[in-house]
Amino acid sequence: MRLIDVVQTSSDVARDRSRTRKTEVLAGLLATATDAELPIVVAWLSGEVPQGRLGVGWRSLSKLTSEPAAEPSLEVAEVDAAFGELASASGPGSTTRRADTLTAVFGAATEPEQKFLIALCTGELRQGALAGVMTDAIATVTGEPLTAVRRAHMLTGSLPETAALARFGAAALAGVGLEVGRAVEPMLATPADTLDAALDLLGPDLVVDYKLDGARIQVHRKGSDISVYTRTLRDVTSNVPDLVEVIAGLPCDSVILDGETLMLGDDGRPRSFQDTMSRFGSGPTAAGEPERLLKPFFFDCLHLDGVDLIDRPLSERLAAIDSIAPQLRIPAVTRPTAEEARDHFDAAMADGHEGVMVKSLDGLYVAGRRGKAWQKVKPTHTFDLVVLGAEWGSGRRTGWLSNLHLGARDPETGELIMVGKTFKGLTDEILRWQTEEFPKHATHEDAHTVYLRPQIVVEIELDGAQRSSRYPGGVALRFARVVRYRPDKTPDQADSIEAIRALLK
Ligand SMILES: Nc1ncnc2c1ncn2[C@@H]1O[C@H](COP(=O)(O)OP(=O)(O)OP(=O)(O)O)[C@@H](O)[C@H]1O
Repeated sequence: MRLIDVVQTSSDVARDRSRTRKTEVLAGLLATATDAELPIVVAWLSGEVPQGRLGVGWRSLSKLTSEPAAEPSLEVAEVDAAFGELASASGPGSTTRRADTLTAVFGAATEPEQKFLIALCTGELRQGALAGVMTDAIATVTGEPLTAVRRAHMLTGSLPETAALARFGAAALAGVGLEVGRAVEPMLATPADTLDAALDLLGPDLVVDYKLDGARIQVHRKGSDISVYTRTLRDVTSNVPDLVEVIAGLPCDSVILDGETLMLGDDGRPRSFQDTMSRFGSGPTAAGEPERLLKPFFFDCLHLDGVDLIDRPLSERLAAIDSIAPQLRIPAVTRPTAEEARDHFDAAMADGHEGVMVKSLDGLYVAGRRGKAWQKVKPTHTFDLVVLGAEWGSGRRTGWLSNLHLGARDPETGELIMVGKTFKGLTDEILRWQTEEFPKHATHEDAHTVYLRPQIVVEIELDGAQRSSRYPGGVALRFARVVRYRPDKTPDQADSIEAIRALLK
């Protein structure tokens, strides 16, 4: 397969607004890929390279001065081999070797091919939004059922691997199991309007957990091998030795636990979400900073000592936690009366948490999709939206990037539709951060506004929505204010325009 065919498909998919058309276009290309090309092409079209990191940034790319080739000639396999060299080059002379490899590939690329390769190398092509369309396309082109393809994707966390398995057929897809050490897409919840509504929907065999205001963690342990992943499946093990130590002390041989982690202040109340997230980025706590220690709380167990539990009911999965770490269970009440559930909710709020999660004890662990078995109950409704741009402030905010342009996800196409603006809720610290961070994500700017690639998710509180002829989705936010940034979320996990439209009713 030629690189130009991938480039053409990538731009067709980006341009087409219909999900069906996008799927057809992708499937059309995948059908012509050989077994070896398939995972590579799936990776590229999802904005990833199979090698993981190439260590090629804007700096090295901007030094390339090669004239584009007039005619396309590059083959997919050839470019993949060059990426392999870039990823593995190390030691003396590697800088020159890397530069030579880059120059050779870019020199042979036409202008659209060069643009595509730059976007791929810098991560600009990465768009989680495409994952749904890509699983559809893999199912279409291999003739395997969509549910089997999705399950394999959830368990492998990898679209290229899923594609390769699907090509081998049903047995290969079904043969994928949990693997301790390989992160699984986390299970998600559906928002409930009220606690009573959630209890009515799931009762009486349910558990009510605190919804802790921390960050999601998935912990894997096999013997003394321990890994800790975030909500987006980033491996942060080396930054959290405090968590690793707790896991190492558990009386078991192998386990996968799902939970939440946070820092607690002296008063036992949670410190801010930003504080917790900063630990994932900033590395191990220095000794003598006990207030920056992360505490884990677990609410699910996917595997224990050789037994996979994802297809077992929650009651059994909780029993598994209790058998090895009852002291680390998230505060919970099992089969409560309505009054006990209400008391638990009030206690969660009084302790400084977000609300509660109401879960069916019969529910299986269904990852990656928002299911009915987990209902989240919070006193205020918030939405996760994507920052599409920001306007330069005036008056006291002159020189700061302030008023945010907010987008909601179109579930059909994965694209983002602008639904409103806000400059409320922005502290000086956030303004400073925005002004420093946003230009790194900019696509272009005019006199008033810096426009961004859709990469940054922000949690917004609203009073409601109203019909609007000014905004492209026909709906606009009312009294939106910023709660916080959500570095643990990717744009494909943002709320949909349907969720905003539902507020009109
Ligand atoms: N007891 C709990 N059970 C499950 N998830 C919990 C619990 N306590 C806190 N959480 C957090 O809540 C999230 C589940 O809610 P949801 O599926 O709506 O994800 P979310 O969109 O990240 O939610 P939110 O924005 O409300 O944190 C989990 O990802 C986890 O980080």
